[in-house]
Amino acid sequence: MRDDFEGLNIIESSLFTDNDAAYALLQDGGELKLAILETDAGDWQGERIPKNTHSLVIAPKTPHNTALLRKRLPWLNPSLLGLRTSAGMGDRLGWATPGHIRAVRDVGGKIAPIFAQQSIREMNRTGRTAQQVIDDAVWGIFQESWQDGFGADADHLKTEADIDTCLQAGFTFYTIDPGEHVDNRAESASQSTLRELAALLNEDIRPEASGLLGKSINIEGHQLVFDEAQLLKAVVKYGKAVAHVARMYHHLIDRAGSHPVELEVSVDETAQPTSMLEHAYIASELRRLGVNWVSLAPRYCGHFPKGVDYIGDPQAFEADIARHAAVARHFGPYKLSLHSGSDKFNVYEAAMRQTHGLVHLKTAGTSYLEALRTIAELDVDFFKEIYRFARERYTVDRVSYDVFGELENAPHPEQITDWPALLDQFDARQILHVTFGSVLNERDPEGHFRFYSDFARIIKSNRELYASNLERHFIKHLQPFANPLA
Ligand SMILES: O=C(O)[C@@H](O)[C@@H](O)[C@H](O)C(=O)CO
Repeated sequence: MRDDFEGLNIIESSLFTDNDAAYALLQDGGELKLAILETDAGDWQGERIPKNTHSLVIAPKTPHNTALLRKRLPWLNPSLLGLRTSAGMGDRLGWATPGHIRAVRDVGGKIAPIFAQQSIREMNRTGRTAQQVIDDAVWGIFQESWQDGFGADADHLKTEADIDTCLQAGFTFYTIDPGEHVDNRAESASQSTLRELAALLNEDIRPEASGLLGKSINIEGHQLVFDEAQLLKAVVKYGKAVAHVARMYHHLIDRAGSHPVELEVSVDETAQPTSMLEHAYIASELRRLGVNWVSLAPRYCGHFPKGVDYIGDPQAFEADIARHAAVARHFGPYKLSLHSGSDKFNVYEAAMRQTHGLVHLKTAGTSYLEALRTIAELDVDFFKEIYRFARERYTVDRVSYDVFGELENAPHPEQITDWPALLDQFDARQILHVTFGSVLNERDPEGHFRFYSDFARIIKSNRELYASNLERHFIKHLQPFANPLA
C-alpha cells in the first residue's frame, strides 16, 4: 500500500492502513491534505486518480472529509476522560496538536489529554467555529497517529446556546462558567443586607432550601459549621451561580442524548477566593440539584495570571488546594481544575500531591505564545510589528483576563535586542497573550489581514519548528503530572 503513495510528500507518522484503505497526510506547499487509497473511492470531496486496482483520492481539509475520516477511524473521535489525571492543551490557531501529542508521549503517555479546547471567548476573538476547533485537533491527531483517546473541551460556556453549538460539533467535555451569577457583594455585606439579598433569591436556592442550616460537616478533620452567617454568605455569593450550572447541566443532558458528555464547573474567574465552606456549599447544592461533574475549578488563593507563574505564597496555595481537595473527595470524588494553568510551575507538584492525582491542568494561550516565539525566531521584523500592535491593544484586550502585565514595565521596542527572549519577559508575555484576537483579526485599510496571512504562512511552512517549541514547552508542563492515578 505504501508504494502507491509514491511521489507524494506524505507525513510518515500519519500513514494508517485498515482492511478498507490506506490513509496519509501529505504536505501540499504549506497546506495539509488527505491521501486515501481504496478500491472503491468513498464519498470524499477531492481529486480522484486511478491507481491500478485502487483509487487514490487527494482530499482537502473540509468538514465533510474530516467527518468521513472520523467515521472511518473511530480513534479520531473525542471520548470521556472521567477521573483520570488530565491536561487540556487549548490551541487558538489550529496547528498546535502535533507538538502537544509529542509532549504527552515524551512524559509517558498516561496523562489523559484534551487536544480540542477553546472557550467561547477565544472562538469569538479568533473567529474560529466550534467545528473548526475539533477538526483542526483531529487532523493533528491523525498526523501523529495518536490512538489512545482524547477529550474535547467546550470551555467557559455561559448559555444554553453555547452548549447547543458545541454539541453540534461533537465536544465531550463541557466547562460551565457561571461567573456572571456570582454575587461578590456577599464578601462585604452586613448580616442584614445578606438577609435582604437572600430573600430576593428564588425559593429553591434560599438558605433553608439547602438543608445545610445549622449543619456541621467534618471533612478530613476540618469542621465546617453552616451557621446562619456562613450559610447566608455562601448562598448570596454562589446560590444563583449554582442554579445556573444546574440549568445548563440539565439542558446539556437533555440535548446530548446518547452522545458522551462530562461536566466541569468553573468559578475560577471570580473576584474573591472560594473558601472551603463555600466549596462544600457549591458541591452539596450541585448534588441536591442532580448535577454530576468530573471536575471543578474554585478560585484559589493568590493569582493565576495568564501565561506566567503563580502569584502568591506557594505554601499558602498548597494549604488552600489541600482543603479544596478534601472537599472534592468528600462530595465526589472529582478532580480539581487549574484554569489559566499554563506556566504555573511553582504550584504543579503541590497540586498533584494534594489532589492525589485527581487534577486537571487547563492551558491555552501559552501555545499561542510558542507560535509567537517561532515567528520571532524566523522573522524578527514581522514579530516586531506584532509586538508594537499588541502594545496598542493591551489596555482594551486585558479587560476580561486576570493579568498583571504593565505596558510601562514591558521592554520598549526600541530597547530590544534579543527578540525571541521577549517571550520570557513577564509583562510582554501577558501583553502578547491576551491580544491574540486583535492580532489575528486586524485588517489593513484594503480589508486584508494585517498579520494573520503571514502568521499562518510562517507557521505552516515551519510546522516542525513550531511542534518542537511546543514539545519542549509542554514537557515542562506535563512532567509533574506524569505519574497519574488510574
Ligand atoms: O483564554 C481563554 O479564554 C481560555 O483559554 C482560558 O480562560 C482557559 O479557560 C484557561 O483557563 C486556560 O488558560
